Amino acid sequence: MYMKFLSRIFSAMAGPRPIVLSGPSGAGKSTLLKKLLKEYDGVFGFSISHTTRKPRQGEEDGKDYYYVSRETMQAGIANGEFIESAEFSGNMYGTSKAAVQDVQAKNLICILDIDMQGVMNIKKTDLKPIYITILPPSLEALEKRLRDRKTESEESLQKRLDAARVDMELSKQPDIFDVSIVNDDLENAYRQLKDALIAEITKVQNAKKS
Ligand SMILES: Nc1ncnc2c1ncn2[C@@H]1O[C@H](COP(=O)(O)OP(=O)(O)OP(=O)(O)O)[C@@H](O)[C@H]1O
Ligand SMILES: Nc1nc2c(ncn2[C@@H]2O[C@H](COP(=O)(O)O)[C@@H](O)[C@H]2O)c(=O)[nH]1
Repeated sequence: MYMKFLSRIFSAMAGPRPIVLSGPSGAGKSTLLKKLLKEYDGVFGFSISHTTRKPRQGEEDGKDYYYVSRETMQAGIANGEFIESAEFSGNMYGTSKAAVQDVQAKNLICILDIDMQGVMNIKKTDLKPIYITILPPSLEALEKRLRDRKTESEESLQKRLDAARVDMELSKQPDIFDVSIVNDDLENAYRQLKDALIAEITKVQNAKKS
């Protein structure tokens, strides 16, 4: 009883658990994330990654990503500034220690939107997040979403689809993700995402009240 009480106190002091959101490019991670950040203002904080890819129309430096050169990114990695990094579809991506600390310092739930290589690398750290994968209903639906998004060259699109095939196979392993959500109907997928996060959301909301 007393131990249970102590463990509750320690887990509250440790702050909310971070969330890793992964899944094939085009599955709908950003779409779901935007809904979550909008509905739960002041509860979640997005871990802003670094990337060497060029900004898409409407994306902002310091909001969607920190857009950097390959040289800057490599120097940062060599300097130990990143908790994980990966090469994806011809570009580098990485989560800096500062990106996660910025969110955690505000006692918010830190959300990392990262690829499968990132997931495997985060598993070697002491971050201990909840791992969630967002999957498309099929590869065909994924390809249509990526084509309709009109953000990728044919080369980048094919690389993303190749990575998606591997990710979708790996995601079937029972020990990688805590929660697996098929984003077919958006509202249904969003409901499942909220259900998976409700314990952490409540923790932050209660901490704000006290
Ligand atoms: N349930 C859905 N049904 C139909 N289209 C969807 C659904 N969810 C998202 N989309 C659309 O699919 C496209 C890809 O979604 P989104 O950009 O959120 O994917 P992502 O997983 O974040 O991709 P990336 O990893 O490349 O950033 C977008 O144009 C989005 O509007
Ligand atoms: N390992 C990491 N993967 C990341 C990071 N930031 C984003 N990503 C993943 O890259 C792909 C492509 O993203 P896009 O914005 O170019 O479409 C996607 O799967 C993201 O989840 C990161 O810091 N580390």
